[in-house]
Amino acid sequence: MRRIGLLGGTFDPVHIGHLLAAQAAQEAAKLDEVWFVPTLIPPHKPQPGADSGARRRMLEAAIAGNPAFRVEDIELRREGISYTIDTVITLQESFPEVMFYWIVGSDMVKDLPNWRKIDELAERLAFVGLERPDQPGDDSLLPSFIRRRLLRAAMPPMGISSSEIRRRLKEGRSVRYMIPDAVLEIIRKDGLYES
Ligand SMILES: Nc1ncnc2c1ncn2[C@@H]1O[C@H](COP(=O)(O)OP(=O)(O)OP(=O)(O)O)[C@@H](O)[C@H]1O
Ligand SMILES: O=C(O)c1ccc[n+]([C@@H]2O[C@H](COP(=O)([O-])O)[C@@H](O)[C@H]2O)c1
Repeated sequence: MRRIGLLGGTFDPVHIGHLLAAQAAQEAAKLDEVWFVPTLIPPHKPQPGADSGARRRMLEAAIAGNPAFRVEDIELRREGISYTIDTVITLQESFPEVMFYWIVGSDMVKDLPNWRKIDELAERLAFVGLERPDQPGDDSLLPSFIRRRLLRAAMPPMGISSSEIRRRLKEGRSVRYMIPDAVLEIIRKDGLYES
């Protein structure tokens, strides 16, 4: 069975923390591929600043050249709030021969119990939770039905986020080395995140 990791996010814009997270999860969970799944409307955070088309193009540019990475735009094509359970149900119908894993950032693992239909989601797939070696997550606080389905992947801490990048761009500061050059080119060309 093919093993595929799904990294969901707003990617507004994609940065090297996302790429390293995908790489770390791929290695730890022995994934054949990682699919990046941009949200249309994220369930638990404000609406993205850049439109769907721009976020998808930035993702495509960021992963170009890595045959194990691809963009899955299923949530951009679906109306309404991008709940993970709806995405997973549809993908499992379309790809019955695939074993899916949902990749979550270290800051997100503790929020899993609040996700929509988390019990059904945990029956359908396992999670790969990224973990900072200097701050191991306390999994004992998680309900056992999630703990049983949680694989951990070590990743060096990367103090970088899309909001920090948006802030820097607005202030006219450099984001060089925080995002791939090809992503910066799109941001400049489209005039994204300007003040
Ligand atoms: N620096 C990072 N290291 C590891 N994982 C990350 C990092 N930044 C984001 N992630 C994870 O990637 C996924 C998608 O993140 P998202 O697109 O929301 O980016 P973000 O940088 O957290 O955005 P924002 O700053 O706008 O909240 C989430 O699971 C998130 O936890
Ligand atoms: O389905 C949910 O209830 C749910 C709640 C919070 C987050 N998620 C998903 O987790 C991914 C990362 O979320 P975020 O808020 O860090 O962009 C993204 O794909 C979200 O749709 C999903």
